[in-house]
Parts: sequence; structure tokens; C-alpha cells
Amino acid sequence: MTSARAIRTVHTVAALRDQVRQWRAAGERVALVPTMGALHAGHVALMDAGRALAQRVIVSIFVNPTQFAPTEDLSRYPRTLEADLATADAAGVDLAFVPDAGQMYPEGFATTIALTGPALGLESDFRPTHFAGVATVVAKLLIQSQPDVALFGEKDYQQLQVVSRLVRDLDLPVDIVGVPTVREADGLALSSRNVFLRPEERAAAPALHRALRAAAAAIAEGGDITTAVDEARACVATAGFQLDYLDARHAMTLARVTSHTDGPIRLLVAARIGATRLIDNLAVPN
Ligand SMILES: Nc1ncnc2c1ncn2[C@@H]1O[C@H](COP(=O)(O)OP(=O)(O)OP(=O)(O)O)[C@@H](O)[C@H]1O
Ligand SMILES: CC(C)(CO)[C@@H](O)C(=O)[O-]
Ligand code: BAL
Repeated sequence: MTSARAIRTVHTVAALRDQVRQWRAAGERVALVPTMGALHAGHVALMDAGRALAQRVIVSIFVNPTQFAPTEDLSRYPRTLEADLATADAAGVDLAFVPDAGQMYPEGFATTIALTGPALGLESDFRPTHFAGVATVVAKLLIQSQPDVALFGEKDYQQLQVVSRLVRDLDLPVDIVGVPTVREADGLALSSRNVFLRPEERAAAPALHRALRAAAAAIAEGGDITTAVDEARACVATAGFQLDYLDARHAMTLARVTSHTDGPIRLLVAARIGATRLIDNLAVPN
């Protein structure tokens, strides 16, 4: 026997706003979890964190076309709406906002957010239009739903820094909360794109996390940062990846670091294996 779902699904900004207005009138705090669907345990961790911080949790599910370049995987991005609604419902989410592209980008749409700071380099060297698309859609989602708090995964670490900067710079009245990366037992970061990995690629994939862990440990023990980064790059390549980048950066500004005194350090990597591009990152312990 299947029980009825408690989650409500809306497709329009008007219906979303109406629901949020009612919650606010009742004095309830609202959390937003923005996603592109194909939900997994990483997304559920964001929903759980939202539940702990607010009485009401909204998940948005929208595969945002403007953050994909024409050459990227927009058309094959996994779309599993029915399963996603069941997952969100089981996680205690109150509302799923599932707009279509016409709702988010009506005829004549002509506005994009321009970024510098943490958006420069790393992902932007390989996906130059990506963060403008992310920042614009995230700003829209925050303005549409006006949550008290919005949850983002550390898995997309540069995105988290870009969104945190965006909210400060545009005075958006919302707390941005980062949630630690959820991993498979072998260390691979959960990601919607992991479904594309062929068995031999899946077997090789934990090398990303292993390489970051080894480099983080070496740097934490006082080892030379450039040497540790070079060794990690070599490990990733040996495992069969083509490296886009692997670098040591300041944990908040994402400026390049070369010395232990340059601030809290984060290691970030993006690499391709077969037809799949994976990203990961790790803090260097102080
Ligand atoms: N393993 C994870 N742990 C914690 N948060 C995660 C994890 N994977 C994704 N998230 C977060 O979930 C939110 C929605 O991400 P998204 O829908 O793009 O899923 P994804 O698994 O990151 O997919 P993709 O394969 O596109 O990177 C983002 O804030 C992202 O950082
Ligand atoms: C934040 C986001 C939902 C914007 O489309 C997306 O970039 C993602 O899923 O990380
Ligand atoms: N999680 C980031 C979404 C993207 O790669 O477009």
C-alpha cells in the first residue's frame, strides 16, 4: 500500500510566493534547497540541514539551461522528477518548486549577473559562462521564494563561495549555509553525474578524493604546497583522468596560495574520465 504524499508541488512563481506568504504570516521560518533534480543522499543532507534551521523546507528542481554551455551535457542531464518528489517527501520537504524554462526565463529575458572575485578561474577557466548562469538563477530563486536560509553543498565549493559573495554584495536578506560533502564509502563524492560512469571509470573515480587527502595531509604536516599539488595532479592522471585543474586556494576568496601563511587552504579539483566530468574539494586541516 502506498501512502499519500505530504509534499506539495507548484510550477509558478505566483503559487510559490502565495505559499511562502502564508508560512511567514504564521511566523514560520523557511529554508530553500536549490537543485537540478536527480536527487541523492547529498541533496537529502541539504534538506535535513534545512529542516534543522526552519519549520518549512522548499526544494527547487530546475535544470537551468543558462549554466550549461552549448557543448555541455544539458540534454543528457538526468531527469527523474517522480523519484525526486518521493525522495523530497520522505525527507520531510514541504514544497517542491518545479518551474519550466518559460517560467524562469520569460520571452524577452535580458538580465545576467556579472561576477568577479571567487568566480574567477578554476571552473570559469573551463566553463566561462557557467557562474553567470548559476548566479542569475540563484538570485531569481532567492528573490522568488524569500527564504530565511538557503542550503548549498560544499561539493560545489566554488559555487558556494560565489553564492555567498553574491548574497553579501546584493544585500539579499538570506543566510547561506554550506553543507559538508556526502561521499560513497570509498570516498567518491555523490553527484548526479556519477550515473554516467562506466564500471571501470567508477572503480577509478575515488582516486580524486584519495589524491586530495594525501595532498591535504602533506600540506597540514608542513610540506611544500606546490610539491603536494604536483603529486596530487600526477596521481589523478595515473588513475586515468584528464585533469582540468587541481589547485590550492584560499578557502573563501579562492585566490591562489603558495605559502602556509596565506590563509585557510582548500584544495579543488576537476577532471574528466571517459565522457564524465567530476569535481571535488577538501579543506587542509589547520
Ligand atoms: N555529495 C554531495 N554532498 C553535499 N551536497 C551535494 C552533493 N552533491 C550535490 N550537492 C549539492 O546539492 C545542490 C544541488 O546540486 P545538483 O542538483 O547540481 O546535484 P549534483 O549531484 O551536484 O549534480 P552534478 O552532477 O550536476 O554536479 C548543490 O548545492 C550541490 O552542491
Ligand atoms: C545551484 C543550482 C541549483 C543552480 O542551478 C545548481 O548549480 C546546482 O544544482 O548546484
Ligand atoms: N552542481 C553544479 C551544476 C552544474 O554542474 O551545472
